[in-house]
Amino acid sequence: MSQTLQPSLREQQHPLIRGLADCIESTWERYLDLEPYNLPAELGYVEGRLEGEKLIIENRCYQTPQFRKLHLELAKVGTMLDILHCVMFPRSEYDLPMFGTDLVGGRGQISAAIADLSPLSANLTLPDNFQQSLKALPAINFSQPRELPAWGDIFSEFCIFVRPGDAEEEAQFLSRVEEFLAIHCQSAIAAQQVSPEKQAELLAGQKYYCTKQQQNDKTRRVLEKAFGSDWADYYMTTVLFDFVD
Ligand SMILES: C=CC1=C(C)C(=O)N/C1=C\C1=NC(=C\c2[nH]c(/C=C3\NC(=O)C(CC)=C3C)c(C)c2CCC(=O)O)/C(CCC(=O)O)=C1C
Repeated sequence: MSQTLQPSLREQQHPLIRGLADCIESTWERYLDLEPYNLPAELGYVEGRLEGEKLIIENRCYQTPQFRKLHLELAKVGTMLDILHCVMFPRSEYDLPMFGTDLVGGRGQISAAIADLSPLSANLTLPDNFQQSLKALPAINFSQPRELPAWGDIFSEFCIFVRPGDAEEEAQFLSRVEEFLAIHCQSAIAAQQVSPEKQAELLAGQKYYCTKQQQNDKTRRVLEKAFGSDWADYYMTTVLFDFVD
């Protein structure tokens, strides 16, 4: 694991964002055989300006025998916006869901904390082994659950989407994501290859998932303001939510 974020950006991030980035990276290192994934060189560290404030984006990308792309992104706009974005794209030979998480905060308060293992099957149901493991996790009663947008039909019934109310809820969110990641990585390293027909279904599922995520106008708007709509479209369709047709 050679790539490291500039320590400065990570240290300036909200503690939950820093904690989740560390958790994701340590879980990947513990379970997966990481190889670098070559993003275009200039995308490792991107700077823009958003309403007079500097926008910094730092990307880390890997691949493994089970995942075509593991993408962890930290972004920061002055003191206004702290973002963590992470998506794990399975290789379509394996019947694995999409892991995705997004943390958005500003001025010390996380306003959106979401994490999910999202189904890629045609009927949008998770593989049985995932359903069994996820059902065994105790429910958490967050004080401020949030309503998913219309494009959010891609998320599973186990999706957590909240505004954490305090440090305790931030810790509960973090530990639940850690459980999602452990279930996912353990299942991935034990996964068997699927039939060509199933592979085609899972590819179509990734296309559906990515096409829906590209409809997130909250993400698009931040990127458009800082980099213009052409670059925002390029970034959302080739870096954040690319799929092979
Ligand atoms: C796995 C799920 C998932 C993944 C992987 C993902 O990328 N987004 C995901 C979900 C998701 N994000 C949401 C919101 C926001 N996203 C951003 C911005 C960025 N998020 C980024 O990743 C980047 C690139 C670095 C930027 C720039 C902002 C500002 C908000 C508003 C914050 C707020 O409402 O308090 C919402 C609510 C959408 C709604 O209510 O309409 C959902 C559901």
